[in-house]
Amino acid sequence: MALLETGKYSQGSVPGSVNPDLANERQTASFSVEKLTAWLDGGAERTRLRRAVVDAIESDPVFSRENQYFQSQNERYEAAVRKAVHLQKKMHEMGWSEDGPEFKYIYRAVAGDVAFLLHRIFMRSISMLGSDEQVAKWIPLASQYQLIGSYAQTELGHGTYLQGLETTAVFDVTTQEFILNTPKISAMKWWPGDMGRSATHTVVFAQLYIHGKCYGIHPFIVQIRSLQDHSLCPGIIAGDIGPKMNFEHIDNGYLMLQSVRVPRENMLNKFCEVQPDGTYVRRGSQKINYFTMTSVRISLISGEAIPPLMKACTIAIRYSAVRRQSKLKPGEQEAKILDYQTQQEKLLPQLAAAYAFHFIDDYLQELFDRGYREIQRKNFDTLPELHALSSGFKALVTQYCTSGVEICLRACGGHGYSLLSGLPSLYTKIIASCIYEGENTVLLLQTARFLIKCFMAASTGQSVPPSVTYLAAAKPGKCPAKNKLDFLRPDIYTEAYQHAAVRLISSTAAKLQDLIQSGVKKHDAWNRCTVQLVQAAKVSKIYLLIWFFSL
Ligand SMILES: CCCCCCC/C=C/C(=O)SCCNC(=O)CCNC(=O)[C@H](O)C(C)(C)COP(=O)(O)OP(=O)(O)OC[C@H]1O[C@@H](n2cnc3c(N)ncnc32)[C@H](O)[C@@H]1OP(=O)(O)O
Ligand SMILES: Cc1cc2nc3c(=O)[nH]c(=O)nc-3n(C[C@H](O)[C@H](O)[C@H](O)COP(=O)(O)OP(=O)(O)OC[C@H]3O[C@@H](n4cnc5c(N)ncnc54)[C@H](O)[C@@H]3O)c2cc1C
Repeated sequence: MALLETGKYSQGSVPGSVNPDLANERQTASFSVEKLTAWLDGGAERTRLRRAVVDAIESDPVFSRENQYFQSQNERYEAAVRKAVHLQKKMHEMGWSEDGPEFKYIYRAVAGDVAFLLHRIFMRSISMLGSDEQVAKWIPLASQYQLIGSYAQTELGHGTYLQGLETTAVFDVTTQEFILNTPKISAMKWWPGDMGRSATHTVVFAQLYIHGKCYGIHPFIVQIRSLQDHSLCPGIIAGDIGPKMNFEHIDNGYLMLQSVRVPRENMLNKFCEVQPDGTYVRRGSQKINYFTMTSVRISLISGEAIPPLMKACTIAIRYSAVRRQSKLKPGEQEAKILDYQTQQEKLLPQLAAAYAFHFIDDYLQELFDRGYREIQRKNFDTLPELHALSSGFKALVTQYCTSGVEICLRACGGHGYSLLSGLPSLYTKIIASCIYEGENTVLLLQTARFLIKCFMAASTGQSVPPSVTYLAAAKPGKCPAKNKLDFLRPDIYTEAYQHAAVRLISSTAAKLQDLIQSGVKKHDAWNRCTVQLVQAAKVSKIYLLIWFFSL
């Protein structure tokens, strides 16, 4: 299969020769491949940069993936550590930067192979939730890999319901410290990446207690391993959670804390602070401590969801151009499976989706950056909309891309099921993105919660955030299409999807109201509408996707 990907093999020919079927498909393209490539990259210069980065990485023997499918979990992890260390050296040699345009290409080229993925989220938590002093202290150490970070939020007993997290952090006013504890087995941190063997520090999310009063979930920097000999610090129990469906190269781990003391300065305090006398001060939204998740939900769309769909489409469509099977026309040679209508119906919608997601990604990142700048100015007005958009699109894109990779795998028959096709590992990796950083159903319900609120506001003439103004403008009336060909017109199909979104949201809001007015308790009414709410959230994001793509 790997040979097939390069187009150097066709059935019946000698492996390594140029594949005539693939060459033929390429020659008959109705558009300029170079022009489309430059357009997708954002210009010819970006194409040149991307190709230079990918060539530099793929020609480097340290990043070779040749034996990866024959390695044990331990060998995968150790190889990933070597690659992560080598990448730092290479970035320095090549003058590459994590803030430069090249990093997106570096990340996509190595993300599936290098260790310390969560180290970046550890740094992001500090950059977003830490004070200037905390950023000045911790970020240089982390940037130089003088410490390895992790992000410890999920517990054995709670992943979704953050208010239910049980790890505690009690402020000791006499020693100016927080005492962190894992009060019971269900409070054990479970899943954090890089925790099993690598991390020396972690951001622990714990319930803050001051003078016996609980102030909710807050982030604390905790050292868990020695910087001298990497042994576990006193009061720390940590290890690897064992085999998983993928991510063998990442040491997802567990963590228990037994009366671990950290200085008062270790609570990330850009927006929330405990003063020396125990006074609690909050500057901004109660949910700002969830902001790292909002940020990661946006970035994982382009880093973890879209690239696997792009790769799966490339493998499956190339394979379909060279795989001949069965006779389409009696008396002729076996047909390319790409010529079967059913094969096109499977693969071409996935390719179209990859294009659509590629373009919405920049829009989402721009929205996030704009909202983050406002939050840095202590204006939290955009936070609810950012949460709803990041939740909805993370769920929609990861869910669709996961389904799309699975369709591409199945479209390649038995060879698609071989690890050596590259498709199974794309699938087993991307499916995790439907779970981590917020399981998709839960996130879609968060989006739905925002949509219902905005719909009710719009219905009473109140202003609504920019991404939902269509709720105030459109009235669910007659669909604009006169015949099925109309649906090929961007203005018509965009209006049709807006129509669908408004109808679903308004009918769900009406069902909710009817249930409550009939005497059903609010939480029961909500639960009895959640299937419809999830649908409404999905369609609202599909509408925005189509609206943006048709611009
Ligand atoms: C670069 C990628 C590399 C890939 C590696 C993958 C690494 C993976 C890491 C992880 O998985 S880290 C752990 C991720 N965990 C989660 O995402 C947890 C999911 N759960 C939640 O986010 C929340 O618990 C919830 C589901 C949103 C529910 O919140 P809660 O239990 O507090 O109840 P609600 O009443 O629903 O919400 C209250 C209120 O708060 C608002 N809100 C919730 N989350 C946010 C947020 N992130 N930002 C802003 N606001 C938020 C919510 O809208 C409600 O507001 P109101 O409607 O009451 O105004
Ligand atoms: C590969 C991978 C890497 C991860 N890395 C990290 C990490 O680095 N750090 C970290 O802290 N965590 C990490 N996680 C944990 C991840 O964030 C959690 O698994 C996720 O938040 C889901 O929580 P849970 O597993 O407890 O599932 P639960 O919350 O128990 O959910 C199970 C099911 O119940 C449903 N459900 C739950 N609540 C509701 C509700 N209110 N309404 C409707 N349905 C509901 C969900 O939809 C889901 O189908 C990782 C997970 C994976 C798979």
